[in-house]
Amino acid sequence: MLQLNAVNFAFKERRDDEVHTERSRSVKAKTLLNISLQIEQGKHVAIMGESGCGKSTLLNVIYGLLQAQSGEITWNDQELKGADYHLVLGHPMMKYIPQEFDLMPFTSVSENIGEHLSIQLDDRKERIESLLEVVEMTGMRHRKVKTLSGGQKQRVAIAKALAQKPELLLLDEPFSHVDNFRKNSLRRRLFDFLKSENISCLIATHDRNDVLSFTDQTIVMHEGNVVDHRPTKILYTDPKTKYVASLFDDVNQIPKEWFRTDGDLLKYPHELQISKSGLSVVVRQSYFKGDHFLLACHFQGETLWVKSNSDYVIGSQLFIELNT
Ligand SMILES: Nc1ncnc2c1ncn2[C@@H]1O[C@H](COP(=O)(O)OP(=O)(O)OP(=O)(O)O)[C@@H](O)[C@H]1O
Repeated sequence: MLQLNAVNFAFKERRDDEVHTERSRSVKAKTLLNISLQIEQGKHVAIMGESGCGKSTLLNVIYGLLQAQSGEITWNDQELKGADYHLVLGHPMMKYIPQEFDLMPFTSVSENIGEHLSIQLDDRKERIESLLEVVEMTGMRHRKVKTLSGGQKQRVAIAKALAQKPELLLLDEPFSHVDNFRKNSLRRRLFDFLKSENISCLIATHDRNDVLSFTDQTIVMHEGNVVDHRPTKILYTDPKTKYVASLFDDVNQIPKEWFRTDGDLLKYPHELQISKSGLSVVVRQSYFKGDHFLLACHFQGETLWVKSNSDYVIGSQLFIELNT
């Protein structure tokens, strides 16, 4: 089990390429604020949050690339000391695939995957082959890494990280370079593989498709804080704030008076429907989404996002009710 107790981290220096306001300065002064969390063996946990909220920094601190200023990180009750205590960064039971992955450009895909596997290992070849299958690169095993595309390199980096059977895998936007054509099957193969090997996984992502189908829990970060940490299905279906809901989809903030409900509501577009009665709205825009249309509707100066099976011309008047 991975455990963080009141971990704090602040960058000592600001990045030169950033424009700094008073607010961003004060946030920067404490990039990770009192982070406490637990991840059990074999669980897959997403870290979500707006850009700059501290997702990558948290992964870097857990992996030991950055030294927390205070707090404690343990793995199965053993303390994981940070960057200040290691000559070689990282921990043997953990692998990290950062956004900029680190591969040997002039050697083959197979050699990269097996880089840290002993030549004497009995099942070395089989292990490399099975990982080539996980990342769908069996046909490219002999290709030099420098000749690969960004997405292909990302897949090699994933296979390389898995080669030594880590107990914990840290992933930072792992499919950002992978094309949609392959992304879904790669996700399925990777997370199935991790479950079958009981490997815990912490994945920083902006993509709800990584989160909804493949993670047991989701951590939401905002300005260096963990603001929510619940089972993914519960967090998605019952978001506590607009910020959390917005990480998954467009969201409607509905005052209790509109549908005479007990309290104000947060509803995704599919939780509203076109009806014969209800709120009288005017269609301002219709966006084709493949299997449905997303309507931007106007009601009392607010925009309501509604999922619709049919397209409507701009200016159409409709009635909207809750899809219960
Ligand atoms: N090396 C650094 N030096 C100084 N500040 C940094 C450094 N790296 C990141 N930061 C700042 O720390 C904050 C958190 O950055 P981090 O990369 O963890 O965010 P993130 O949530 O992973 O963002 P994204 O989703 O865009 O990858 C940001 O304000 C960022 O500008």
